[in-house]
Amino acid sequence: MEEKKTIPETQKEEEEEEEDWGSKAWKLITKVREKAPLIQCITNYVSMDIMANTLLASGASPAMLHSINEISDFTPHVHALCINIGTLSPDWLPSMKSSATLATQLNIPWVLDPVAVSASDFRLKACLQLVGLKPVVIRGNASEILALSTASVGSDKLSKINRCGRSSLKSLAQACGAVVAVSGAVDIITDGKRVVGVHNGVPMMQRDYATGCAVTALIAAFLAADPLRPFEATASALSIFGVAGEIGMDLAKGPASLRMHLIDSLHGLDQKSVFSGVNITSMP
Ligand SMILES: Nc1ncnc2c1ncn2[C@@H]1O[C@H](COP(=O)(O)OP(=O)(O)O)[C@@H](O)[C@H]1O
Ligand SMILES: Cc1ncsc1CCOP(=O)(O)O
Ligand SMILES: [Mg+2]
Repeated sequence: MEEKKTIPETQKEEEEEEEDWGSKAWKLITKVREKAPLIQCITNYVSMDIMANTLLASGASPAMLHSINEISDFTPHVHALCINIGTLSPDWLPSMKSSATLATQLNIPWVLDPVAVSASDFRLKACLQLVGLKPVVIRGNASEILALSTASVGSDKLSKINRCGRSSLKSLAQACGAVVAVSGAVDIITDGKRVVGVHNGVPMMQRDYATGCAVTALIAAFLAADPLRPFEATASALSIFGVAGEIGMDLAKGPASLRMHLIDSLHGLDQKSVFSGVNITSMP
């Protein structure tokens, strides 16, 4: 007869928590599909199409609306807001600030994508002003989050060996009062206390422009579904997007067809694929 092994309590709890992410993510995507939240995106010219299609495929309702003349009428009615500085210009910045200010005042969750934040002084200053307007989530790639960390927390305060490591990420999240997500082969998400890694997605997603922008918009949709749990919403959105990328990759021939199949997979995602695909682990 096989010997029965006993699992220590703490390990059991960790395993249960990790197992539970599949149902958390499924509940959130189901809620997005049921609620069809209205997501305002003030974004760049490159990402508008994939962002709108990603939102629509997830069940959300996208609105790419950025004129300063419309912000005060429109932003109060949205369920979440996504601000992306990819093709920032002086005439769009006031709209971003005005929309972010209104969202924060009205408790509408909003997410910031600091695209190429270190490309210019103008962009960095604008981004820091937007961070000051209290995004609920900041999602960028490693170089963008490192640049923000250095500018917000101060390079002297960051460990030289661990400049974009977990402790500096936690410091950034605490300094900004936001959930911070760094995307990559493994996405790292922290709320300043907890840290999780999302092990989904495929490397080909990096060969497509604006996949990062698209997943930031999906985070906004998940925030709309569960505004009180931004950490869970962010990790789940990144994981669901990654699972859609994995399924899409099985049918894709390259970056262009991956784009199409990822969106199709997101649209058709079922409970079985979510439960078996979501791979989120706690990190020390
Ligand atoms: N090497 C990789 N393996 C798996 N998924 C990846 C990889 N690189 C990026 N991704 C995924 O691609 C999406 C965009 O991330 P990233 O390329 O880091 O953003 P950005 O486009 O803003 O630079 C995220 O969902 C991320 O998880
Ligand atoms: C190429 C480019 N130029 C300005 S914004 C943009 C898209 C960036 O998209 P992502 O950050 O998702 O790769
Ligand atoms: Mg990006």
